[in-house]
Amino acid sequence: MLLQRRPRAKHHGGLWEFPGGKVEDGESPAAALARELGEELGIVVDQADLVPMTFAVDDVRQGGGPGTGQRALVLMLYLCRRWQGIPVAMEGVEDGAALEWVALADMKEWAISAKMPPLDIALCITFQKMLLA
Ligand SMILES: Nc1nc2c([nH]c(=O)n2[C@@H]2O[C@H](COP(=O)(O)OP(=O)(O)OP(=O)(O)O)[C@@H](O)[C@H]2O)c(=O)[nH]1
Repeated sequence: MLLQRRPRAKHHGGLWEFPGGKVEDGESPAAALARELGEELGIVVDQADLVPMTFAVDDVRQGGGPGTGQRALVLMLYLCRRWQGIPVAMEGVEDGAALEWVALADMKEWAISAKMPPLDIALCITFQKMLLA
């Protein structure tokens, strides 16, 4: 599994997450992921090679609720086993961004000991359970 460390200056700065990002208006989730992987890792991914795995939801975000403009956050995890190019951190390297390959068997320990945002921890644990159960 490839994890990336967020630049220090960003929300959740310095924490390790799955590469990806927000879906833009008019975009499908798979198209958004393929675009983000190009921008963040410099690789070319065919949407047909993105397989949906699981998701994690934060529906009680701090300060959220009706009238606050805060919406629920859903993180979708896709498996990608084929791409063109070699992943490198393309953005925010001067501010601490980095990449690390982690073995599936080590993901749970990584989620607990390394610093990850809450939904990425949930994705790690669920995904490892799905594949190793
Ligand atoms: N990966 C992750 N992101 C989370 C969690 N909770 C949460 O509020 N977020 C926020 O959700 C957003 C994820 O989108 P992103 O990766 O495209 O964010 P970004 O700051 O790089 O934005 P940008 O690429 O639009 O500049 C970030 O603002 C991030 O801080 C979480 O548990 N995991």
